[in-house]
Amino acid sequence: MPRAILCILDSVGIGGAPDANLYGDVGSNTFGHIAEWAAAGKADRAGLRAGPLDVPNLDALGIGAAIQLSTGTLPPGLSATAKGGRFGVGREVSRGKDTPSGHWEIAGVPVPFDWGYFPQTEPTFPADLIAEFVKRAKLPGILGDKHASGTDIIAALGEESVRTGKPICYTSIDSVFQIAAHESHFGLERLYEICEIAFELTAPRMIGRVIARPFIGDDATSFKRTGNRRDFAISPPEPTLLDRNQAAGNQVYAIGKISDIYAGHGVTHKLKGTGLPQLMDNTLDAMEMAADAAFIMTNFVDFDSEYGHRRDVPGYAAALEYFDSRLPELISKLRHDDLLVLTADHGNDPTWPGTDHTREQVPILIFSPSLGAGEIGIRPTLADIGESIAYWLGLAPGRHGKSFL
Ligand SMILES: O=P(O)(O)O[C@H]1O[C@H](CO)[C@@H](O)[C@H]1O
Ligand SMILES: [Mn+2]
Ligand SMILES: [Mn+2]
Repeated sequence: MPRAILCILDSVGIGGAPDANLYGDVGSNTFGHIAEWAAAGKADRAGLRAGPLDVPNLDALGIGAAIQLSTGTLPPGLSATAKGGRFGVGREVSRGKDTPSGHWEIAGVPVPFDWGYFPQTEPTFPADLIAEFVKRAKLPGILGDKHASGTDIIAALGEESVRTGKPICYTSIDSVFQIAAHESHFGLERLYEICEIAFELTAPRMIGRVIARPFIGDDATSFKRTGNRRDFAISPPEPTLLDRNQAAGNQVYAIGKISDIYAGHGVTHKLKGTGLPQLMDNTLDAMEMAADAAFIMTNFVDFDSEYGHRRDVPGYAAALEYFDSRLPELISKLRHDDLLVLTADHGNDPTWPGTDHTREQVPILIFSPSLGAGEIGIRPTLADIGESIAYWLGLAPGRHGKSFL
């Protein structure tokens, strides 16, 4: 009986979205630009990495071919053909270039509505929302109240937050309300508690997520975010592939942020995990445990949170190389009729201005010991990924997308 393993390389876009002009992202290309910068010696960092991007396993699965299909240009050092698997390009129809939009669409449910966003003003949050939040959460007030990068704002306001007991609330161009507070001074459970309250207040405004951003450290120079981030997300508007596989009586393993992104719906087994090594280890463990017809889905968040938003090209390159180095283990664990799919939820080009996501197409790399090589073209919706996995697992077709298998 077949199983399916879906790895979301969070933010690993490959350029070429036809609607990128609506987002100011024409020409962005996360993977392609990292490969270009690395080939030009601009992604070197002492003690971390140097030289051209070294990703032979992703290359064999067709990452170069997918980028060429997406943008018309083959980045330096990559191959124009896939050696092992099927490759293609995914184009998002949902209008948000955020994590839930990408993930829900990948799991067969494009987002039919517009998310709520906070304006690029200071303060950014409506006064009535903050007044209600402060009252219900019994807070002395809040800090921040603007668009910001999460690491910068902790450095700027973390000490004041510790001193006053006021959490740092901020947002980005995504539909998010983020709350940073010190894990021991403010307290982790207390942070989760106020996030629940914030979620109740922001969900009716169609804000996709409230995110708890706990940090530790003694002062501005040493503050560091921890792995205890938690996302409180709106539920998908229809049953996703996760729900459909669960309803068929099959296992659904959610690894990393996956359970949070689907608000826990359709998950039978949850494995958290911090950092690429642990997320990969948990994926391999799930493959050991998973029964026939299981669906295993992992979100590799670090590409996005540690390197994309931080505009850290060497860091992003090293992370891709690390992921690539673990791919042979993943592939060697595949049973004859297991399906492996690698894709992404949006872009986050570390060479691009700003610190936000970029509107890009995403790679679709497919491998199974029982499938030959080939091309699946440019798919008009990411829902084709979910429909293909549904087909592979023997589920009835869903309402969106078409299987490429
Ligand atoms: O700068 P940090 O806190 O990492 O925030 C980033 O993380 C959020 C969720 O992915 C995005 O909306 C982006 O703003
Ligand atoms: Mn994402
Ligand atoms: Mn992000």
